[in-house]
Amino acid sequence: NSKQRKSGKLPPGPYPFPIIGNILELGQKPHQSLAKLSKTYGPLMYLKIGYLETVVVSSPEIAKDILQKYDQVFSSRSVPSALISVGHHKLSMVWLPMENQWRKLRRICKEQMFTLQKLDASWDLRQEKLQKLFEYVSQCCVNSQAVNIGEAAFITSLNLISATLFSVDFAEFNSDSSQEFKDVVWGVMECVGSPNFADYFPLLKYFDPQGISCRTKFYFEKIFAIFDGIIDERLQSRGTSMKNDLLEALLDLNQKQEPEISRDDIKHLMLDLFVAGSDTTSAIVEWAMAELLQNPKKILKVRKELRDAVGINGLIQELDISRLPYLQAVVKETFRLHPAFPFLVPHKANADVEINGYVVPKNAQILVNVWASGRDSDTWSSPYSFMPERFLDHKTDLRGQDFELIPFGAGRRICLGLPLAHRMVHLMLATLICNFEWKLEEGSKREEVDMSDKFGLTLQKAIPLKAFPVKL
Ligand code: HEM
Repeated sequence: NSKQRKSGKLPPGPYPFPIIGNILELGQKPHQSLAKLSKTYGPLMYLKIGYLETVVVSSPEIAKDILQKYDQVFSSRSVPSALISVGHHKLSMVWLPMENQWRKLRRICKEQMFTLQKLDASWDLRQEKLQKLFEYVSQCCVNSQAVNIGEAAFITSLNLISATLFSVDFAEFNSDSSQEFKDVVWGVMECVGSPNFADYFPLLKYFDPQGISCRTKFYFEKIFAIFDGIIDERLQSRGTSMKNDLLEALLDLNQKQEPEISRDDIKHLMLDLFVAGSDTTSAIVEWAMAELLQNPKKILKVRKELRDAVGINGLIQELDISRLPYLQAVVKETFRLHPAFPFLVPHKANADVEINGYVVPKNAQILVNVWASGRDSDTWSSPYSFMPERFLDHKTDLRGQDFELIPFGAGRRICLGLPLAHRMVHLMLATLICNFEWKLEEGSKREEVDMSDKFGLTLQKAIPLKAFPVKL
């Protein structure tokens, strides 16, 4: 069904219905439906979702063209209308086009938070949060209580990020008072992740038929009120004590005679970091544990490696990660099968570009289906099996160099939080595995762990994983 345009032939794709285009083809799990369609139409596919021109990429070779060879053209974003309605696209590093403001925010954030030195310097803040996770799981052992792994990992992720950002804990295990912040972050994620008709039919954005823009406004106001409170408090206490966190560094830049960053920039940046960093990290931890609970030999292998490296009851340090090849392989294998963002964060074409003999049209949204390439039998042997061993021999890297495995994206828009995420995922898994054995609920067989997923802003387990820890 390739159509001809003035600038060339569009990539092949299913025939679009008038007005609705191919919207019906997407279903509840677009990553899976589009992976299936790409078997028919190829790794570069064109669809119309309502009026939104969409190009789906499902092979490492074409992903490399999009994210590396032509990344200048494809590094803008297709912004959800809910975020436009609250003006987030004008200030947010995640959604700004690749222009000066985006460069500035990315540079500041990288320099102030994600360099090796900065991350090493803030390690003690994170260590404390891992200790809390350890204590919570130990308490569940004593009470013979099941742990909701995704929930525990989400609380820990929120706290790891809030510690690095503001030296504050936002969420507590077993506490209702911390529910509000969690709910607000979930609320924002739900608004951004829900399919919104206003994105596909431009006229509808004036009517907000699903109320998504209205809910987004509500959650943005709530979260910004929380951030305002934290910023005001910090401004007051700055004279007497200095903190070693991102907020302190950003306020230094804000208080200069010619401020490098505004208070609004700071609030939108904080929001981006929470939304981009919390749910993604906890989802991977939950998927990894779900895979390992079905593979007792593999979880034993991880535990042995950990205990050989850090000793019984030793708390793992960030520097230990490089000495844990099997744990690293488990994390890579989890990213291959369960990428947190199955389409990355949608990119957008700034101009017509010819790829593989087809034209990718200007303004099309680009979905790089990393979920599909992770399960492609042309690239991976036994693609549906969880086999961390495959990563022990060849050194596939997660950092955007090896296009068959790019859960963090690649090129200029690669995940800015990758160095922190990498540490967080390994450390949380190590904390859960090193000192605890895990049992499923009475009567559940390990091969019956439900592995179905739920599409949203991130790819979550449809049924949360609950398991009983036993202290070793
Ligand atoms: C397992 C955890 C994570 C995964 C899988 C992940 C994945 C991604 C992906 C796929 C992108 C989009 C790349 C693209 O557009 O091609 C992204 C962007 C981003 N991520 Fe992450 N991320 C994770 C954790 C984090 C953390 C912990 C932070 C910070 C606290 C973070 C901050 C960001 C930011 C700021 C961007 C936007 C970059 C830009 O548009 O310039 N991420 N992430």
